[in-house]
Amino acid sequence: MSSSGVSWKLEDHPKLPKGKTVAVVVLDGWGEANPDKYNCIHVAETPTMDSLKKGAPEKWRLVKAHGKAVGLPTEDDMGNSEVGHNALGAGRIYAQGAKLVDFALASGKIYEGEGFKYIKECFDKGTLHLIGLLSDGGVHSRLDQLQLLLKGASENCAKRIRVHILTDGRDVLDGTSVGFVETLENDLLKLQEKGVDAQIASGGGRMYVTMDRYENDWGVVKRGWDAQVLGEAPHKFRSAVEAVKKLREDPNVNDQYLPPFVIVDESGKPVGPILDGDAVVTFNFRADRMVMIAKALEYEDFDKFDRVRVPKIHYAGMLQYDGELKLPKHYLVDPPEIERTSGEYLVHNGIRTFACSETVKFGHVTFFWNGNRSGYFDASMEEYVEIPSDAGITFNVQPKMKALEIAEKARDAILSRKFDQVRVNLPNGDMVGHTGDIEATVVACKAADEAVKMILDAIEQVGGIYVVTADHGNAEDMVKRNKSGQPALDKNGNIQVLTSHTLQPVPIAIGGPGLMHGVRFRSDVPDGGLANVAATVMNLHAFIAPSDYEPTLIEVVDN
Ligand SMILES: O=C(O)[C@@H](CO)OP(=O)(O)O
Ligand SMILES: [Mn+2]
Ligand SMILES: [Mn+2]
Repeated sequence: MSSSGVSWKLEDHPKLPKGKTVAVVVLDGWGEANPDKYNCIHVAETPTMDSLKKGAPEKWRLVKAHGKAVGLPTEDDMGNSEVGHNALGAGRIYAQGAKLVDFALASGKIYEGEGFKYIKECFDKGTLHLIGLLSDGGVHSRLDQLQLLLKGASENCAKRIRVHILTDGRDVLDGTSVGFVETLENDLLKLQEKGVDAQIASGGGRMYVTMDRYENDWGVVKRGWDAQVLGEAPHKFRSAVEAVKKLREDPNVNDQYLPPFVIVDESGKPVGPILDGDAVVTFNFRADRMVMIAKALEYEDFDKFDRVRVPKIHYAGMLQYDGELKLPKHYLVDPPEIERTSGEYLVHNGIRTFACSETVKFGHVTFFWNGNRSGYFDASMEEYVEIPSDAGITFNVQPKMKALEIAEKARDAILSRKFDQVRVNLPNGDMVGHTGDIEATVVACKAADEAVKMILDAIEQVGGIYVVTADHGNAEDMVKRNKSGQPALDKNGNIQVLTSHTLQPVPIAIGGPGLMHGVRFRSDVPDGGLANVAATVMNLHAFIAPSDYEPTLIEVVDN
């Protein structure tokens, strides 16, 4: 037992040998779907992934990556990187933010918690500001949760409420922002009828305003700060519906990239800057794209951009977004307590780990993998390398992204023999898939496949083992479909491009010269999901996973 009371020592696997280098490759947004022209993985040349598939069923299979298998409320919830990497790294299924917030709202417990009491202290004299993603995507936030929170806050005596919206188009179809804003305005109108002064105060597209992640581009957060806090933006409108409709008329603008706007009153004054004495809640439950704004709202010492004016506020996150940084200090709902992750166990058992991706996915293979925890478990055993992503572009312009650079770093780490586990995330299928640019996504998938090849070649050279898998679907289906699986046409008879993730399962493949003869996928875990991968990887490092981990996907047969 260690001082934390956890017994970190893993039992040795009775059959598998120690000392093999294991490459763990996560293809972001790479699901398995029917081969048709909207399946960019099928259309792309992907000889490496195709050859791995030939190993089915013993060396290649599918695993679940959406819904309950990754701790989401329902089977209609698509997978995403946070829940996917959490499951991959933690080896167990945790009720995730979406579900925890649902519980807290349904039971009313959210209003009894410390976080809500803290913001409530401002309701008498100040304004309650709600900042977050406005859609029913369920990846970062959900409209129905915002609606319940608005109702609950007003019942708890919030007299003045301002909502700062971020339009989506990434977890939901592009163009749906208009409908979501109409719905919200309608709700706010009803609150106004009850005597609550409630309005939308500002807005902007999620990828251009506020929701950057992993410090890729602070300019994004600054644009949000200017609109939300200072009440300053290049575009001013009297209503948010008008704002979104008008700004979308520019052919270069979509929901994800809507420019920032503020709502002004008849005299041209912004209706809802954030002022001293106000309360602020960021209502997204998902962490990665809230950490930067949380820092801007909470940190006294802050030098990422000039905040100009720093209001004295009571700020709470929907959840605490970073357990290690305790950020933010106040939050409405306790986050899932993801402990004893595979990364922490393996480090305690002498496994030297290298992890790498480019900025936009760097936290996925580190922060999410380690249970929403930043930093190293043991800096002497781990090395995390971040390759700077291109900033300020949409990735259909550079669909190869940094796949090659990531693969080169992984290759060098493998060949150096300084690491037992070399883990990467290859972002292409996902990041380019989200742009809805089908041609570019095909290029992206090819680039990811080439990166996989480079890593497998290095594993070949050192006699190692590889595990290649993905965190959820995206690039394998780029069109909205009707119930029978055919492309759903809009009223003009056009297909609707799907920018979001999917409900598809993802592949997992094992192999390499170090994989002992007789190791194969078991046939008795047909419903296996991403959470079963951690025990599998522990086995490949010649350990048995803790008994509360989801079962391993592999067995060793004597032949
Ligand atoms: O970009 C993101 O924030 C999400 C989609 O909302 O994608 P991923 O889960 O793959 O990071
Ligand atoms: Mn992902
Ligand atoms: Mn994604």
